[in-house]
Amino acid sequence: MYILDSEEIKRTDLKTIQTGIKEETLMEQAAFSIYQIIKDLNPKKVIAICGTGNNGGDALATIRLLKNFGIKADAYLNGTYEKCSLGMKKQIEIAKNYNVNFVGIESIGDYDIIIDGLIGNGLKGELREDTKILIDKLNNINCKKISVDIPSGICSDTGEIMGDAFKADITITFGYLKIGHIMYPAIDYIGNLKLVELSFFKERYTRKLVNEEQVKNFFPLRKENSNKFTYGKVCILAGSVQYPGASVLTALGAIKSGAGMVQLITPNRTESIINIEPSVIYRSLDKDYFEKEDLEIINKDLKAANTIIIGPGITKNSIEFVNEIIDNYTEKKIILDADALYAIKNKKLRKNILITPHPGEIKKFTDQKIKTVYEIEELSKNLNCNILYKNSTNIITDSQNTYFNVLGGSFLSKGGTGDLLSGLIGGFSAQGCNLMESSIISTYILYKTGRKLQEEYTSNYMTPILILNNIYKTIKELI
Ligand SMILES: NC(=O)C1=CN([C@@H]2O[C@H](COP(=O)(O)OP(=O)(O)OC[C@H]3O[C@@H](n4cnc5c(N)ncnc54)[C@H](OP(=O)(O)O)[C@@H]3O)[C@@H](O)[C@H]2O)[C@@H](O)CC1
Ligand SMILES: [K+]
Repeated sequence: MYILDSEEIKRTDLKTIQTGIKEETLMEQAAFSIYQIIKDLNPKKVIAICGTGNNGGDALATIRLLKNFGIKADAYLNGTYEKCSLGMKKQIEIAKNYNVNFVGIESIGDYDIIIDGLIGNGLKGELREDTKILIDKLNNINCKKISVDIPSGICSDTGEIMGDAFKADITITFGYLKIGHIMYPAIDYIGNLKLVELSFFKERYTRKLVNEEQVKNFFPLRKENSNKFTYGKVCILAGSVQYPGASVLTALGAIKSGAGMVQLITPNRTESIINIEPSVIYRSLDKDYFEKEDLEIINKDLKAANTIIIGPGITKNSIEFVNEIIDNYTEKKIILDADALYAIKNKKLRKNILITPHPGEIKKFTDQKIKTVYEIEELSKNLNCNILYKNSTNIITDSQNTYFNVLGGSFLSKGGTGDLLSGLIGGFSAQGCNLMESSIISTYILYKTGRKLQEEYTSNYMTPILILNNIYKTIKELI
């Protein structure tokens, strides 16, 4: 499923109109879908709060349909006729022919459903003060609230709240989801999100939502006629005296994803991995942290792998070591996680490298303010690598194509989940997936499993091991 931004939706609108489908046809389709959803709520009395743009037009056309089908429905126009868009002006004319009543501001509390048609895709900058006051007033009315397209006050491109926003129970959007629908803080304002189709001209876009269908397409299937070499080798460089557990989780993630061989090399002693999972090839360097000169000792191990994971639990002491790995193993797929990210400051990377920062880790390697999908795509372009940005909504990008994973939740907010994730990614990469595909599959499996477990165990009780022990259930649904 494609995710569009405000410019792309405007282009789609224009393209559709150029094919011969009129703007008012699209508006009528939008309104009819909203009408059907509202009718099923058995409303007594509905009001649309209409702005002067086409978002107001959708809302007003809905009111006219409700009234025409026998439901009490009025409108409030926040502005003057002269200020209205052409589409909205047409709707006002039609509404008059259907005797739609335009009420004053004093009446807006008398309804059991409010339709928010104030501002949609056309929001520009921060809300004006008078609009903020109106939205605050609407939010304080106790009734069911429905937003047309996107709650007024939310930026379609980022999901930011531009001063204040209408708090909807249901948001009905058209044709495609927009970035603002799937990002926090907007998600807290959107309520139940409903996507309805319009006669939009369909095209390809660069941003997509991660869903089961997508993951099935990328998932590496296993052949009966195969051996351990068929599924690749991951070499994991992780852990330190300070963080001995991280490396265990990464190794377990890699092995349980299906990699043919998993080697774990730690500076410290973490022999316990052998008791937990004896199939992991384990090597300790018997020291506190990795150093540059260790490369000579482990060179053969690294050469034998097709994917290297470096970072979980390594601490800042190993920056030089990480740099050497990046510079010397250019033909390997490399996943740079956790403290390995300190090494990439001012570095140009490669297309076969993935970095996996969460918001707090961005400052390990750049002073730039990174928040929006555009900034993350730009970062990916500048660094010349793949990025998995681990926020509440995950963003996975190679700068050309971007995927959003919205399955995350508070069940992930625990130390160790990231270590497990990097192991899964490395494991799928070893099996032949590219780093984008590996990130998409791994985040999907991890989050979907956690989400299902949460219902039984609660988010408090969740641990990376509990999720890991259940990922097979999600994998079974994919193969
Ligand atoms: N795209 C499509 O294919 C289709 C689109 N459709 C619909 O059209 C919608 C887009 O319509 P649009 O472009 O006319 O803009 P829209 O969202 O009504 O916003 C304009 C209003 O916002 C106001 N406003 C803006 N900034 C503000 C601020 N900072 N603070 C305060 N106010 C601010 C602005 O006021 P102004 O600044 O002009 O005074 C004006 O009143 C889209 O969301 C969907 O619902 C459907 O019909 C189906 C097909
Ligand atoms: K709206």
